[in-house]
Amino acid sequence: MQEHSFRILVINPGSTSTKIGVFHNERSIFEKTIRHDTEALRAYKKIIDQYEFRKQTILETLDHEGINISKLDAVCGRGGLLRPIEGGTYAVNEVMLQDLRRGYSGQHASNLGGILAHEIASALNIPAFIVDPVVVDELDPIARISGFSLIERRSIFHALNQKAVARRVAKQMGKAYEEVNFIVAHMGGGITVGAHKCGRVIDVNNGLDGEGPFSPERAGTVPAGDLVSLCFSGEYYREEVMRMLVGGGGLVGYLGTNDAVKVEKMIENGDEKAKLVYSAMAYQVAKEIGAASAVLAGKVDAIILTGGLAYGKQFVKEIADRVQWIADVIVQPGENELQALAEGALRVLRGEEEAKQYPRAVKTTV
Ligand SMILES: Nc1ncnc2c1ncn2[C@@H]1O[C@H](COP(=O)(O)OP(=O)(O)OP(=O)(O)O)[C@@H](O)[C@H]1O
Ligand SMILES: CCCC(=O)O
Repeated sequence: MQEHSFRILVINPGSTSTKIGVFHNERSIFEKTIRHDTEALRAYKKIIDQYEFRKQTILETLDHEGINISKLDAVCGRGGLLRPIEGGTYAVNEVMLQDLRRGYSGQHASNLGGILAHEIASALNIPAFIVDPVVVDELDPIARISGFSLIERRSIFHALNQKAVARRVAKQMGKAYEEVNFIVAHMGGGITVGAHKCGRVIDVNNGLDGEGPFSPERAGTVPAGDLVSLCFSGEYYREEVMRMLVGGGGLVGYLGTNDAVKVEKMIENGDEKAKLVYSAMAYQVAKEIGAASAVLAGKVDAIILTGGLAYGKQFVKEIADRVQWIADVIVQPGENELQALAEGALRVLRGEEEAKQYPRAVKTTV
């Protein structure tokens, strides 16, 4: 019997670009990164106000490429800063749209993903989904305790890529994602290290503005007392401190660039400070992986390194040298988020999974 085939439009909005793809089942038949002029985006006060502009740009691009959208079976967008939810594929519904519009857990370009998917899909009378948004929260209760009773640890991470890569590696090992324990380090503009236990990310650093290794542009964990003193020194506004931690932290703060390729060039040219800082970033990732191995009680089937920084051979070597005693290190550079969105939608269209209904919130209060 011939297998039913599905055509899916996937949308991944970033701060300065919108990545789109059209998939025929698992096969990508068209992918494009639409770059948005910073001036054009600046005209909108809030990220959410950009949705009509981005929608028109997507539709014009598809039209220009000769892609007939009436043949689509579903539209799937990257989900945003919603309420904390468990991983999976979610049908876009009214409550989700409201939360995305008001930015329930903050403003992030991915908030546009579900809205754009809904806008395009509803005009075609087909379903709209989001998959594994950054707020996927499967933390064990013990991982929520920060040590300061007024602040709870939160799960904000590269859930889409981490889970997709973990599923892929599990498959290569002949196992289901739900049968293995992995440590996945996504190393991009932000860095998140997740402890994946039998299909659930039971501990992970909040890589957006919380904690963990420093990254190309984020500070990660900083000494708490010194940070409090700096905040109350009278020298900085709140926004300035936030900008120094997120966007202006990490490599940007020390070396003035978020581009690891440039940093590697600086090191090649004998820059000792660049060498120390770049090695420190690898050191902090390795330390976080070590912590995740303790979370998994040493039962680790593999350590997976992914994201743009995983292309850096020396960087990867420095991490691997410190952690390969724990488990095999598997390097999967870059990210495959469009493919992951398509696969998430396919699992539902094929009836392998049921679309989850939002909010299926997790209990977070201690
Ligand atoms: N060949 C390479 N060697 C070393 N570093 C690289 C290479 N290619 C890209 N990078 C670095 O990877 C980082 C960006 O990674 P990536 O593209 O995954 O981030 P992003 O998508 O912008 O952010 P995020 O992954 O946090 O969502 C940059 O510092 C970039 O310089
Ligand atoms: C950590 C959440 C994803 C991002 O880097 O924006």
